[in-house]
Amino acid sequence: MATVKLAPSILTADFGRLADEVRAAEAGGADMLHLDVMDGRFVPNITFGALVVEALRKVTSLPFDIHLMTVEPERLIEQFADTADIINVHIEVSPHINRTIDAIHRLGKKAGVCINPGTPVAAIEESLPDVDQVMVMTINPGWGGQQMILRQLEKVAQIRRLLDAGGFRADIEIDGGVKAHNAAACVRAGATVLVCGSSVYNAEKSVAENLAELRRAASAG
Ligand SMILES: O=C(CO)[C@H](O)[C@H](O)COP(=O)(O)O
Repeated sequence: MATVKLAPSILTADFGRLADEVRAAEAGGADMLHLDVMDGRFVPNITFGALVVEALRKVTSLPFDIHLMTVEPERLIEQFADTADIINVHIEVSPHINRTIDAIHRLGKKAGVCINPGTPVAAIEESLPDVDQVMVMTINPGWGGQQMILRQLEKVAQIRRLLDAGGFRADIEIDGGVKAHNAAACVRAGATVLVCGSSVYNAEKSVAENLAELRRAASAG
């Protein structure tokens, strides 16, 4: 089995020291950085946009996994053309998902489709041959630090079966409530990328210690 990738989400980092927090993730062995762009409409919260992502691009060489939690995400993707490695858009706000995936690919970026807890797998089934990543939200998006909705792991397993049956190679990324105690279950369900916010950025241990603990836990899956 391929090694699972850890993607710290800076949503729960100290926004006053973002550059240091990002460097800590890189030094601590993160595989990529997860960046949550929220617009206050698709989700209640507002975070940051392309300008902040551009500033962070200068402080790390980690791949950037951009999670657009915005309405009309297709209007924003070009703004991340110089910074993103993967651009993820939500199916719930993408009526023309094939066109959006094509537009992301035309920028030379990997494309991901995200699915909320209340959305059935059928909504993304047609996109599975085209995407590089499927992001399964295991919380209702908007804030870090929420508890994982464990039932969503059944959805992960269902998507894994569909990908394997079709011979499609997309990663499955789990976003929301990933902790050391549930990381192995995420991997067993079929995840290949784990977003980790409050399990990495918290006051209890260093970013490096938290990443090492998550890595050990995930490899038991
Ligand atoms: O998309 C998100 C919230 O909408 C975040 O990426 C996610 O919540 C990470 O934080 P945590 O690991 O603490 O749940």
